[in-house]
Amino acid sequence: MSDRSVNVRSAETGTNIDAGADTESVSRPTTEHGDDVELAVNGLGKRFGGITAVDGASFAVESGSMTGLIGPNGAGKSTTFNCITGIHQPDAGTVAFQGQDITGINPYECADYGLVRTFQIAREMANMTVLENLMLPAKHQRGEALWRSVMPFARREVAQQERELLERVWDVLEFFEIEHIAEEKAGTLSGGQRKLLEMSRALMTDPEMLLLDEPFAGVNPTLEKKLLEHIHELRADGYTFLIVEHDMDLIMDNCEHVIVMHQGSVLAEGVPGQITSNERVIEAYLGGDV
Ligand SMILES: Nc1ncnc2c1ncn2[C@@H]1O[C@H](COP(=O)(O)OP(=O)(O)OP(=O)(O)O)[C@@H](O)[C@H]1O
Repeated sequence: MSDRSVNVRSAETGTNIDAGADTESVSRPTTEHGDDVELAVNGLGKRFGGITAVDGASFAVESGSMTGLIGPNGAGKSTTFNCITGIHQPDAGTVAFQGQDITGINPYECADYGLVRTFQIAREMANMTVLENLMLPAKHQRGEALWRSVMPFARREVAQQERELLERVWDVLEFFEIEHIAEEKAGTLSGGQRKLLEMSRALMTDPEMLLLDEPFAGVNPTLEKKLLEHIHELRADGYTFLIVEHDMDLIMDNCEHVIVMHQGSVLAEGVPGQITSNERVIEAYLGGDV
C-alpha cells in the first residue's frame, strides 16, 4: 500500500481490524499488465424473483486506479455494487478484495476490510447534524461495546478515543472544506453538500477503496469540479475508486479504465478511447434506455 499524505486516515490505518476469521486468504492477483488487483469480481450473479439483475459479471479493478462502471439503465451496476459490499447476497460468483475472498460478507465486515460504498443519507440521519453523521460510521468500526462505557477502567480509554475521533472528523471536514456546515442538520444541505457528506462518511470508516454510486447526481458544476478535485487528490494518495456514473463525458475524462455492463454482464472494458469507439457499446447505449 502506498504512503498517504492526506490527513484523513485514522491512526489505525493499514491495520485490518478483525475482519472475519472465516474468509479465505489467497495470493494477491495481478492484472494482465502485472499491476496489483484491488478488487476481483468473478462470475457474479444476482436474481430478484424472475429478474436476472446480474448475470455472470467478471472484472478486476487495479489498485490505486480510478475505474468507471457504466452501462444503460437496468444494466445491473447498482446491484453489482450491492453484491460486492454485502448489501445483497450474490447467488453466484465470487468477490475478492486485496486477494481475500469476501463473497457474501456483511457491509460492516466489508468496511473493516477497507472496502466501502457511499450511501445516500437515510431519512433518520437527516435530523442529525453533519458532525453527528460523521461520528457514527467510525464509532461502529471501533467496536464500541457496552462494557467500554460502563467499566470505570475503560472510561478514560473511551474519552481518549472520542477525542481522536473528533479530531479525525474535523480533518475530514477540513479536507472537503465543509467545516462551516458541521452543525447543520443533514436534511437541510444542498445536493452537492449531501454528496460531500456521503463521501466524508465513507472516509470516516478509513477505507482503502471507495465505491461511488452516482456521486455527481444533482451536484452543481462548481461543486462537481471541487468534488472531482477531492477524488483526484485522494486517488493520488493511493485510494482506489470504482465509480458508477451516468455522465459519460465525466467518466471518460477522469477514469483511466472503464467497464461497461449490459444486461447484467460485462460487455466491454478498456481505456476510454477503446470504449467510445466500441461498436457493441454504442449499440447497447442506442438500443438501451439511457
Ligand atoms: N431489489 C430489487 N428487486 C427487484 N428487482 C430489482 C431490484 N434491484 C434491482 N432490480 C432490477 O434489476 C435490474 C438491474 O438493476 P440495477 O439497479 O442494478 O441497474 P443499474 O444499472 O444500476 O440501473 P440504473 O442505471 O438505472 O440505476 C433492473 O431490471 C432492476 O429493475
